[in-house]
Amino acid sequence: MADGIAKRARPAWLQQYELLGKIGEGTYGLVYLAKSKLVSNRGVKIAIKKFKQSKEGDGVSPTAIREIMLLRECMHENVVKLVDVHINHADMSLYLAFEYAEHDLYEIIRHHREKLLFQINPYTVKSLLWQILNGINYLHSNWIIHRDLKPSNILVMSGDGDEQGLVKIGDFGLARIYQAPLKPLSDNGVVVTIWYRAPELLLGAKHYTCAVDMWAVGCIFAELLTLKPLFQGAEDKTGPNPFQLDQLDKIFKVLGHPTTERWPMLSNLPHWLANRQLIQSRKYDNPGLHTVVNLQPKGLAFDLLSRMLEYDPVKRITAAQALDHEYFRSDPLPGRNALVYGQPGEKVVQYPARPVDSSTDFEGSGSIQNTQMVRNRKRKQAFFSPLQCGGGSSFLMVSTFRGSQMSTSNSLPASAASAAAASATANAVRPMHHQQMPLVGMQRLQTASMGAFNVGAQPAMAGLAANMFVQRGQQLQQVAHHQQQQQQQQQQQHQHHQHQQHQVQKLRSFLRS
Ligand SMILES: Nc1ncnc2c1ncn2[C@@H]1O[C@H](COP(=O)(O)OP(=O)(O)OP(=O)(O)O)[C@@H](O)[C@H]1O
Repeated sequence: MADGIAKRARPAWLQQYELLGKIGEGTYGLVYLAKSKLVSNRGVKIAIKKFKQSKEGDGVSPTAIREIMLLRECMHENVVKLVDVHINHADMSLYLAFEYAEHDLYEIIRHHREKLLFQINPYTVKSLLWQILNGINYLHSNWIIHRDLKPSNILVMSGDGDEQGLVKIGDFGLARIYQAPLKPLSDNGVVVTIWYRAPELLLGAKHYTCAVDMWAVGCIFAELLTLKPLFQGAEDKTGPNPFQLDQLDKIFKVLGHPTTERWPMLSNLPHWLANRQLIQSRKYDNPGLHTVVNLQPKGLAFDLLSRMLEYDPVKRITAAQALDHEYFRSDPLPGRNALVYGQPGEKVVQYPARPVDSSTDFEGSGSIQNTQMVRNRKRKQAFFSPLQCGGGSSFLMVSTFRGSQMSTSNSLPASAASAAAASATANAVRPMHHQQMPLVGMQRLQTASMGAFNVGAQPAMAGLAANMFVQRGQQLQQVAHHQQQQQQQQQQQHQHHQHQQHQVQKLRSFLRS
């Protein structure tokens, strides 16, 4: 593999890494395993994600750059660290280097289901869940909705070191890098993971909220308990954004039909309105969630799970509330090493290392038919919207530029939106800070091992950012131009509004007189 890569024209920055092979393929591109050759980090493994060009072939948009700058600020022990970013100017392809995790929940669950043939022990389930929630709570507190939570995005560290058994949420925030904000689902015709998708989205809700992540966490929790996906609907792939009736059917079969008493906003959801009779005509022999997941209906685990799988997103438990749930205060207490309970005589499960395909070169040519490829069906999250997290409102920068189009979120006051759009660097748009999350029964981990990497990455990023903005200067000028036009339009609208108000006033005084 290394030789194969060396023969081809490799970007200069890649020289600092020894490429070991391809480890997977997702919607956005290929993932490679590499080792650092730098003296300071020699041998440290990283995962390099090479992003494909967007469909429009316009490479990396200013929005993507802004988003990446923001992701770079994310620092939390349960969120995978973005250690390096590179743009290949020749084709404007994007490379993101992340800390490497040997396992992910997809593989861990599969290993139990197909090889070990026994359940994941309750301590590990609880510790994994706690850490997932801890990472999600951090993201939500920083106005980031993951939107694509699924077992393959929940990474788990291996090794004998300090980070063994630690959960790292991967792929956060990436869903929107190559997506045009505010583009409705129906427009972009992408294939989306549906097994973990919240019912409000399946029923046509136009906005993502943090609650969609909590639904996905509930599905993952159930899968950790039973070793199989909870709601395994068959995806309808006909046309853009088809109504996923089978997925809903799988949910309703277990949880029963939703009602407007339990979920008042249900009657506003377009697919519910259009298909209510069809949906309600299906009668189920409702087994109840506890039967499906094999939990005591009065137990703490079941209580937490059912709160995550609450139909009404407004009532669904938040990450912060879930972390505070009694389940995490009961035995076995969750720990930072989710894989090793540390009880004397306890058998430690050895999970297999990630398969690495060394026959595929960095351009992705060559053939690979490993498990990763087979399982990585192309999936993509779709649109972008204002955020509402944990009961609080938010103000996320949501402007984008794609070709000659720029849209801004209507969740922002117009002035704030255009100001955000104008700022190409936009580093300070979202507050990004290392938040102290509630500690429930477990020790908080210090972000340690990637420290050296990060220090190295900072100047590189600064240089990169400067370079990228020069490269994309022309587009940014267009953004500014477009923004100016928008401001003019807003001004005109404002004047028109004032004029109308004036006319109304005049009419009122006329009527009074
Ligand atoms: N930092 C990482 N360390 C180790 N493996 C990783 C890392 N990031 C991603 N992977 C693995 O690479 C594979 C592809 O990941 P990727 O995120 O691109 O796709 P996906 O999540 O499976 O699908 P999609 O991107 O379509 O949602 C997955 O098996 C994932 O677990």
